[in-house]
Amino acid sequence: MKTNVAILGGGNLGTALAKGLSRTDEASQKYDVTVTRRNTDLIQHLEEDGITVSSDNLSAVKEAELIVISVQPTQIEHLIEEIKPVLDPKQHIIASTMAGVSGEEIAKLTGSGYRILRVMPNTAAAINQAMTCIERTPHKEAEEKVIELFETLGKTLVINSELMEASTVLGACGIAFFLRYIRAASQGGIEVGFHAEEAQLIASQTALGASSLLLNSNNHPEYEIDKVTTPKGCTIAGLNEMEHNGLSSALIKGIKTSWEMIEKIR
Ligand SMILES: NC(=O)C1=CN([C@@H]2O[C@H](COP(=O)(O)OP(=O)(O)OC[C@H]3O[C@@H](n4cnc5c(N)ncnc54)[C@H](OP(=O)(O)O)[C@@H]3O)[C@@H](O)[C@H]2O)C=CC1
Ligand SMILES: O=C(O)[C@@H]1CCC=N1
Repeated sequence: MKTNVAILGGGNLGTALAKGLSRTDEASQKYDVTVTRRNTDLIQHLEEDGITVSSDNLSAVKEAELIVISVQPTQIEHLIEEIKPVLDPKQHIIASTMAGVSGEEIAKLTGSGYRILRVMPNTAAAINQAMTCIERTPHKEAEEKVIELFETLGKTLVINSELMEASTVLGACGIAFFLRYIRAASQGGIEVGFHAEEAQLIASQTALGASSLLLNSNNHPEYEIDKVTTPKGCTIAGLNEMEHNGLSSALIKGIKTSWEMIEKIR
């Protein structure tokens, strides 16, 4: 029998999760997915992929075992107030994607006794290449079910609660950070002779190659960098120029600033 999943908040992330859940046989054989938002016109296209689209949170929740909350942090109070009459601690496992909102804060709104887990996926869920960090909880059976769901969308890692903000920055915001690198690399590529689409293809495939080298070997990045930097060659010249201009420092500072911002989100 399939597990009913309700994704409440079909915005950028909610849509990415739904798309990923409809893309593979593994996921679509395991899960029946409903996505809700108030303005359903914008996500009606998901119905073509076998996803149920609705503005009716109450019905979606009544049918579901797994509830994935994907509204903005400022929208949670209103949402919980609406679904509270049909929330049932025995039936529901709640997985929240909200940045900077703790399980305790959600429990204050739902009332006690619920199995609430924070999860931090990213938009690569749309193509089943997400990195999802999942909060370690005492609710082991619920944790297993949430891991199983997000494993169909990419890789998962169970982490302690206090690292959820760090995972938000590194994994979820990280998609935007790496994309900005690819855009900048493409712009550099155009300066040295490529058309924009050629430059983007080369930069994107090279980024995929670089990360795959690490994922396939567990090698340190610097070990793989050393294989590229021919003595007196052009790689080390370019790399050192980037560092003179603060590449690593800019990335580290950006990640720290993003992390410091999380507590101010609500
Ligand atoms: N974007 C990302 O890459 C990531 C986001 N997150 C977290 O996920 C959450 C969503 O982010 P994101 O997708 O970017 O934000 P969006 O604003 O794109 O999505 C939020 C969605 O929630 C819907 N919504 C608001 N209120 C309700 C309601 N009462 N019932 C049903 N739907 C509702 C809105 O649609 P409508 O107005 O039509 O109802 C909107 O589409 C945030 O908490 C964020 O911190 C986490 C990891 C990555
Ligand atoms: O920018 C944000 O606040 C959300 C959380 C992680 C990605 N997007």
